[in-house]
Amino acid sequence: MRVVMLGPPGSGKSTHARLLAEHLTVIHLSVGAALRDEVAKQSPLGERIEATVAAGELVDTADVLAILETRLVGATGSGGWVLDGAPRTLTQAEALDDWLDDLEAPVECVIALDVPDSEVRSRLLQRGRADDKPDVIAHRIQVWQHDGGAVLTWYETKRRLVRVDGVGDVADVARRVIAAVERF
Ligand SMILES: Nc1ncnc2c1ncn2[C@@H]1O[C@H](COP(=O)(O)OP(=O)(O)O)[C@@H](O)[C@H]1O
Repeated sequence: MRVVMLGPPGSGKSTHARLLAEHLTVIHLSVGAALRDEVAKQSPLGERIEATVAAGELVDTADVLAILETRLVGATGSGGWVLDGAPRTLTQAEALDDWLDDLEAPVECVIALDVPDSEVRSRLLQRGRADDKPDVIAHRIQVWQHDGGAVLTWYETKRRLVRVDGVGDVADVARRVIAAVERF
């Protein structure tokens, strides 16, 4: 099974991608975590993207695809994946789909977690990651509002999108996500 988890920052994408991957016994791939690992390692890519990630700006699509390449190919060969953090723009969605079509491993299902802005803002402030500062949070939400809609429409048109209410206990939302994937 190959699933993409979408939603605004703070909607619980990584948490629910991890839980869904455990349920499906497939690999969880988090683009944000992979980018932060590169920054922590101070790799050439990490050094290049550090300021971008800290400011809540989008990293170049080429860098995102480069970071995903070996991971996605490996996970596809081992039975599937749940991906969170990408695609974030229509350009990324088109590039990712082209690339997965070449691997004959297209995205099968896309979960969009619906969480209102006021709720994601307060969750991120509580989480307190390095990029969870009020101005950076506001910017990340704006970036999602600007680019996220086109990604949702892209998958809606392809009839792969399922919307899930992301408000509530983690266990309740996880059950909704699993039910949505199983119904799909
Ligand atoms: N697909 C992507 N394209 C470009 N930049 C990305 C992508 N995924 C993550 N990033 C970078 O990593 C940061 C953190 O992403 P993530 O861990 O998914 O958290 P959140 O969804 O809360 O913003 C983003 O603000 C951005 O700088």
